[in-house]
Amino acid sequence: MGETGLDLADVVKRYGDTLAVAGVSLTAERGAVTALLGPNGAGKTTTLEICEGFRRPDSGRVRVLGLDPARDAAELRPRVGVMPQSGGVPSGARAGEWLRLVARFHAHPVPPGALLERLALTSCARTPFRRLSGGQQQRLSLAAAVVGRPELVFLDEPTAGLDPQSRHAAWEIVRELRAAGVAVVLTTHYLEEAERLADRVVVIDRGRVAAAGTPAELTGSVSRLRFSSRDPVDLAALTTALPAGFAARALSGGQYVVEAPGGAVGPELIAAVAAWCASRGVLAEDLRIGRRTLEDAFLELTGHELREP
Ligand SMILES: Nc1ncnc2c1ncn2[C@@H]1O[C@H](COP(=O)(O)OP(=O)(O)OP(=O)(O)O)[C@@H](O)[C@H]1O
Repeated sequence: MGETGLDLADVVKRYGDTLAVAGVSLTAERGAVTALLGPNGAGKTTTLEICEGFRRPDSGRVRVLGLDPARDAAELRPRVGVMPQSGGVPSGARAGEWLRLVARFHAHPVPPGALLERLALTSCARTPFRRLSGGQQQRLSLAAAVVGRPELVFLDEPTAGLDPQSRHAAWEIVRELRAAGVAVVLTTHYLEEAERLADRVVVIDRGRVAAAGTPAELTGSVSRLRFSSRDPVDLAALTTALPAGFAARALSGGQYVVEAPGGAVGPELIAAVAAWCASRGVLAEDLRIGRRTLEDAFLELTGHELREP
């Protein structure tokens, strides 16, 4: 029981000319939520599929609960829960029947009826998977991943497209899994979700680990001032009006940020920004001070531009 949930070293996977995973090393502990973040096409799903034993890496070492997912698939199957991005449920399977079927493969499953109830699926228990709404399909797929009381779960975008109530229900399940000592490995594009839910975050970009750490480690402790403006802001002019070391730069969507490497935001910075804005007739809206968010850190690591892989 003591071994690490997941341990990858130098994993590489190509699809023809596409280097989807370019030497990924990462670990995920038991009793912790590890979030894999990255732009579309970064290699997250491929990495998960290798861990799940659905794909073989070209090279590198993969250990899931101390075992090799390719060689020890039969031993791992009852111990690992998987929620694939595509749902993983046959289109004609009825929700309740499918969950009961999956439960039968496990020695001590969570009672399927209770799980259906919990995820608000009782009323559609007789509905075939393809007729469920997108959110219901997601919830059923999550239920199927956890019904067997796994030691490790892989959840590929478990909350994509869920309404706020369903998302909270999914978070609660993830937190309970963590409290029960399960290694939870998930992907998400909701960075606020990762910041709130994950103990550790691994940012994957172009098939490589761009950064890894706790959300607090990635966001850092240095505060910054931000504001938005409908009017254009002359960044060079603003920067000259700031206390030494501070600089202003633009984010997307008319947002601006003022910070100094290692410098703390103090009252004199706020006064300087406000005075400069007043002198230029710029109305600074949503002016606030705080640490950078995980989304800030993510965009700084992976770039602001939408791009081809
Ligand atoms: N079966 C496949 N055949 C060929 N190329 C593939 C295949 N699966 C994935 N790719 C390519 O590998 C790269 C990584 O894809 P992957 O699905 O792992 O990314 P991802 O990070 O999960 O993206 P998303 O956030 O969009 O789900 C992409 O360039 C993708 O086009």
